[in-house]
Amino acid sequence: MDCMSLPRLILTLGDPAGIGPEVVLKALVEPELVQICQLTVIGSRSVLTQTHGQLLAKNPGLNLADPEKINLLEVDHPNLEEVSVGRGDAISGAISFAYLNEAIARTLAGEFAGIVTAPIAKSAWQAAGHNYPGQTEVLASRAGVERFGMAFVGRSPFTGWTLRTLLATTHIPLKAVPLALTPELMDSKLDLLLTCLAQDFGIDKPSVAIAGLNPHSGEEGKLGEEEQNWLIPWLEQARKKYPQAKLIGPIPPDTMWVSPGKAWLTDGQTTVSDAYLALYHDQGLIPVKLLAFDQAINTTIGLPFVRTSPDHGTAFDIAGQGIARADSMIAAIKLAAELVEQRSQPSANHTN
Ligand SMILES: NC(=O)c1ccc[n+]([C@@H]2O[C@H](COP(=O)([O-])OP(=O)(O)OC[C@H]3O[C@@H](n4cnc5c(N)ncnc54)[C@H](O)[C@@H]3O)[C@@H](O)[C@H]2O)c1
Ligand SMILES: N[C@H](C(=O)O)[C@H](O)COP(=O)(O)O
Repeated sequence: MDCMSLPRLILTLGDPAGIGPEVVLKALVEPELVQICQLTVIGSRSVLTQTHGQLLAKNPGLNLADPEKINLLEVDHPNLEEVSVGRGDAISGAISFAYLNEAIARTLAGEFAGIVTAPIAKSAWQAAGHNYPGQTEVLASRAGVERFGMAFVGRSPFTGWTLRTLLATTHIPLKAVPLALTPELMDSKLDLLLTCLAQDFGIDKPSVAIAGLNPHSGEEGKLGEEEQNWLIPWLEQARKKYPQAKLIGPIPPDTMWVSPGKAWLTDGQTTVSDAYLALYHDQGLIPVKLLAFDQAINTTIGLPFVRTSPDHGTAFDIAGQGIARADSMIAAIKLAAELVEQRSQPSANHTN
């Protein structure tokens, strides 16, 4: 394929005090990337140069991209020199917010088909006065969409099986979860998930496993009432509304992850679903990160453009040491390129 027709992606550096610049420098030496996308980094060359020097001083021989040769859109910031590696604060938060902001503006203007984001720290954003719970919510707000979802996708390096998990609720306190969960919200998330499975993965007739909220899915109302009060009735309606999908649930939230765990780790016989709908952040992300921390990709669904991100955070505890793994960042770039390609083609049936 002519390289000018490859998907155009923009890659943010994330929080300059975290491992974002390091995983970007490590990812950019992955030879396959130039064959699948046209990548532009957005951030500060001085951050990349400083990270490059610091990492090589500690780890001579580390394979890193040359900061001077990286295709970069410079975002200037007056406080760049005050960034302290390993400490996220108002300065690093303001800078990472500026990177994302510019990436979104250029993508909405049509310069790029997708955004890949390195991690930011929500607390640093708050310190800088940007009161968003995460990048997902900024992307949705700037794109003007009310219906969006946080989905995690990972392909097992052991079996090749793909785990897809959508979170019904995301960055809210645990005590707010039961109040936020409603049949309307579930309708919206399921609809988004089915659209994503068809559009992005070519799965038109998916099976979807849906978790319960309470231990043992409420044990017939003895351990919680949400399942009986609305989740089971909603599922019955959803089965009529989406006859093309096999909707399984509500599944007790602990055992829901046994089959995906087996499918991830061994090729043995197990019945799995095309996607898993978890009701809250850690119900979905504990199994995802336990199984797939270095492989999983966070993707925002429902946006008018592709967005992916590694599944890890800023890891301030290891920033500047040279030990951060770039596998999830590489996977995020590859998935973004695949999704851009997939969305430009007619849907095809897909076998997981
Ligand atoms: N997409 C994102 O922007 C994103 C995602 C998750 C967390 N965060 C943010 O990151 C900050 C830190 O979050 P956290 O500590 O819960 O999670 P984290 O993922 O940053 O770190 C968890 C643990 O995993 C290790 N780790 C993380 N990434 C690694 C990598 N690539 N290679 C090797 N080890 C790695 C860290 O050293 C740490 O021990 C928080 O502010 C959180 O909100 C951002
Ligand atoms: N909830 C995600 C996770 O735990 O990996 C992550 O924090 C998402 O962050 P963004 O919305 O900033 O991508």
